[in-house]
Amino acid sequence: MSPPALSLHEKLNQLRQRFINQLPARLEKTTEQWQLSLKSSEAESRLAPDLHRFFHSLKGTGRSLGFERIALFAEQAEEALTTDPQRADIDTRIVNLLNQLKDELVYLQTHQGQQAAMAGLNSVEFPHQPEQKRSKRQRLIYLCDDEPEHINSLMHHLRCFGHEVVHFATTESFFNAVLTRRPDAVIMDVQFPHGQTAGTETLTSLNKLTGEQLPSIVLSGHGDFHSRLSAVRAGCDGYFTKPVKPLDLMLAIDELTSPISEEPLRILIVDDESEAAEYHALLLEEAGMVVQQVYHPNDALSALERFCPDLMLVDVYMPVCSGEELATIIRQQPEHVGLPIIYLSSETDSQKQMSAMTAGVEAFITKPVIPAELVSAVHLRAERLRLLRSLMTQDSMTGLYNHSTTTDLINKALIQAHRNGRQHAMAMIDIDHFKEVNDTYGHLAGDQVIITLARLLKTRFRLSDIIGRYGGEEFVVLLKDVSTEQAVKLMDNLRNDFGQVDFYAGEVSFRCTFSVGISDFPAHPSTQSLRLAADQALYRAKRQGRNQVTTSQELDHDASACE
Ligand SMILES: Nc1nc2c(ncn2[C@@H]2O[C@H](COP(=O)(O)OP(=O)(O)OP(=O)(O)O)[C@@H](O)[C@H]2O)c(=O)[nH]1
Repeated sequence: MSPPALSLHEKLNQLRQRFINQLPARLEKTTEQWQLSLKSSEAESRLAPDLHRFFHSLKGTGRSLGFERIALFAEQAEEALTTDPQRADIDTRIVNLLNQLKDELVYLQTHQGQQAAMAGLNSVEFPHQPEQKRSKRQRLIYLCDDEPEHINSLMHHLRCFGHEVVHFATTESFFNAVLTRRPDAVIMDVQFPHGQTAGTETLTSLNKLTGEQLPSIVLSGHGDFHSRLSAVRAGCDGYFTKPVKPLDLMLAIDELTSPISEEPLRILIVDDESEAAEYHALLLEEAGMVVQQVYHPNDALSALERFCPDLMLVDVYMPVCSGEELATIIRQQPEHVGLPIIYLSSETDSQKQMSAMTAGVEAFITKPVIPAELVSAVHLRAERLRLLRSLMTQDSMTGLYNHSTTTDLINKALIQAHRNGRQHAMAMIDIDHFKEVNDTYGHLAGDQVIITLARLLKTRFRLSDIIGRYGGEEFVVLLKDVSTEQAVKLMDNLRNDFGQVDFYAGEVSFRCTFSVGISDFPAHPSTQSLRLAADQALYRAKRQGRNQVTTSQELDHDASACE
């Protein structure tokens, strides 16, 4: 059994303990360094950057972790070294401060000292953890309705889009199900099971019982004021009059249950002081972000490549190179020009802050940070980058990757697949007789077909698969770690389901089909050759009558049979 997850306070306490445990050794080393510098005749050696940096980061991390007296002594030592290192009494001042730091450590080991330090930490307000974001695209939908024809059509469409649907015929079974497994949304007939507003009354009692509002959509045979009012009073999110167009209902369900952002924000922290990095990581992780820490500036570039962050937090004072130099190196690389960088430092001098900002960083946050402010500064800037990135990489109509991004992502995926000996399949999908759809039902109806297929692709395939709109009514999917046979099965199921979706142009309904060509990696080892082979297979599917899936393996097989 895995141990229970620690709370933020417990994790912070562990971190504080580690900080205190390793401090005696660091103080000892610093004392030795200072003794050595006393023996040296050169004044500059007393300004050794290591010594200065030690007191500087001790000040910042000490304050962040709630050790105010440690931060105070470190601050005084830093000041003494910075402002007047030539003073006659500098030696005794530094030795005194080092001794005071050691005494403070001894005090912190006592019960009284620990309680005093805890009081400092408890007074800090931490941001609340946001509601858990959904990682899956599949939703659990409860359907309470008793018109058999209506139920079948709705269940079919909901399942087509990859949702799990459970139908209920009685209030008791519905109540029990909600209490044991909470759904993502409820579709409720207003008269379920009997009575003019029985359905909305059921929802009201359930919400009272659980103390939480269930996302819900009400279906009604009529749009009379009384039943609409009962739905509003029950806190329902939507109201549809029958007959409901399943696609409209699908859109409402999507809107009701979609997460704002599917992927948590990714933040890279570069800080040579591991406790400081870990403290800031804890705060951001608590707010739902994914954080990676790097303790050496020279590892930052490779971490950028591997981790692809949405924002970078950089400590200003580091050995080897400063935060400012690191930001300049990163900005010189075209692929990272837009990456938001925030400096973190104990520097309070605004003049110095301004000069550090010249490398085009977004903001300067002073340690000790106010947790809620750090989270909101990071969140705001990282989300903005996400939005800009999505405008550049996504097709505006469908939200799928556009042509160039799809090609880039497939190129990268194939490089990895080569390295790891993995097997992928590419599917090229093209809607059949689409010109005719536009000509018969109008361009808007055609757009509806394209958007629906895009949503279907998104809900039916994994987040790790690459799904793009190659242009017009043509789509591509790179299905990772599947064989041709598996890809054919998946695509055939999708093709069957799509063929049963009812589209509407005004009151006229129609259906559409698509054809698919599949090629396989590593038999076709590059994006170009995969694409060509999938295209040829698609062409054959069209020639053979459309509404079918064909593979490049069939083509190869036929070609060798002809030889
Ligand atoms: N509504 C709509 N139509 C589009 C869009 N992009 C491309 N099209 C249309 O899609 C149609 C594609 O037609 P064709 O390439 O001739 O193929 P098809 O009619 O689908 O026939 P087959 O592929 O042979 O089954 C053209 O009429 C384009 O104008 C779009 O974003 N929205």
